[in-house]
Amino acid sequence: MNDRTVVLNAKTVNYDGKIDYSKISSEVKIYSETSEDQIIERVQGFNIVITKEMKLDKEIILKFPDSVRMICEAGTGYNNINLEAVQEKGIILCNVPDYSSKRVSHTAIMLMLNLASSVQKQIRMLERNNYDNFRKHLIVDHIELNGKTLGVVGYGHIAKEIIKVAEALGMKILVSTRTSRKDEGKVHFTTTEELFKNSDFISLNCPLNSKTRHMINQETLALMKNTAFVINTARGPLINESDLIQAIDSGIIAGAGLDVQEVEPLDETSPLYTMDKVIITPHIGWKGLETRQRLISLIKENISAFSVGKPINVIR
Ligand SMILES: NC(=O)C1=CN([C@@H]2O[C@H](COP(=O)(O)OP(=O)(O)OC[C@H]3O[C@@H](n4cnc5c(N)ncnc54)[C@H](O)[C@@H]3O)[C@@H](O)[C@H]2O)C=CC1
Ligand SMILES: O=C(O)C(=O)CO
Repeated sequence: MNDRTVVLNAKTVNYDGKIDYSKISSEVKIYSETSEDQIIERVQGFNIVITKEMKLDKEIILKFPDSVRMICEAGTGYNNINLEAVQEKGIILCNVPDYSSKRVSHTAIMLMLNLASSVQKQIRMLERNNYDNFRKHLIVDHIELNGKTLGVVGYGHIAKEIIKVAEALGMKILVSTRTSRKDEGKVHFTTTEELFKNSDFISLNCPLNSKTRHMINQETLALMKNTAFVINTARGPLINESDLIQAIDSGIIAGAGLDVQEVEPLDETSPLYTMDKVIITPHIGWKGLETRQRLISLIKENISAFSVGKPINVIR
């Protein structure tokens, strides 16, 4: 069995000590954290490398010893890993699809409901004022979601979960994805440009790659309604953050809900922290306990499949 496994940054998943990596394969070495200059030394002699959101660039992967036959990204997005180098080394790269789709969809819907009811603004007003003032002077926007249009970029696992809830809320659904498709039920497929023009909420649910990086920028923001909100639970660099901040500040769009940011953790000087029409969460979409337990059992399935010569969830 070629399943000698090293986990390089277990703490990213097991930050609360409730997650057990020890049974994912017959032999596992677990490191809580690994710095960039420790990677090569730590993967020596192992067949399988487990990482989460760690940058594995071309230079590092090309230095991997020949013992390493598989890298498993402990998550869905794998934009942190250089695909060219993986291919050049003949290493199998797999990910974990669909372990967190429901949990991430809850986060996207939470951000949308929160923005629709100005919850963040109300909490801030409560913090700043006593309750009497709060009651007397509170004027915040409350919009109804029924009848509004949700535009979803991407039509994968998470997008479909978000759409189920949005439909139950009475929203109209537009979707743009890589390939053109026929409408499915009430889901209307369109171009990204039309989606940006016609949506009240825009939810990003596609991978980050060279085609999608900065898909939200000054130009595309200008297409949107001035009442539109952008929700990003996918990857921060899908949005040019300074263009977004400017667009919200100048009323080009209404606001944003961002579970992911261009650079994580978000710099403490970022204006996003204090904007009333922006809600930020620190990439918590996937962080439920049940979600993380499911992640570990799916990693175990990836390893078992690989060790009997039938790898699953293969990216490259
Ligand atoms: N916030 C969080 O904690 C989490 C974030 N994610 C992120 O969410 C992303 C989506 O996850 P899933 O729905 O599970 O992935 P998925 O692979 O099931 O779906 C991705 C969808 O995006 C579409 N797509 C690809 N390129 C596109 C483009 N240029 N324009 C429009 N659509 C495009 C694909 O055709 C597919 O429909 C992941 O790549 C990951 O980056 C995933 C899990 C947790
Ligand atoms: O699984 C993913 O892609 C996430 O973003 C969580 O790490």
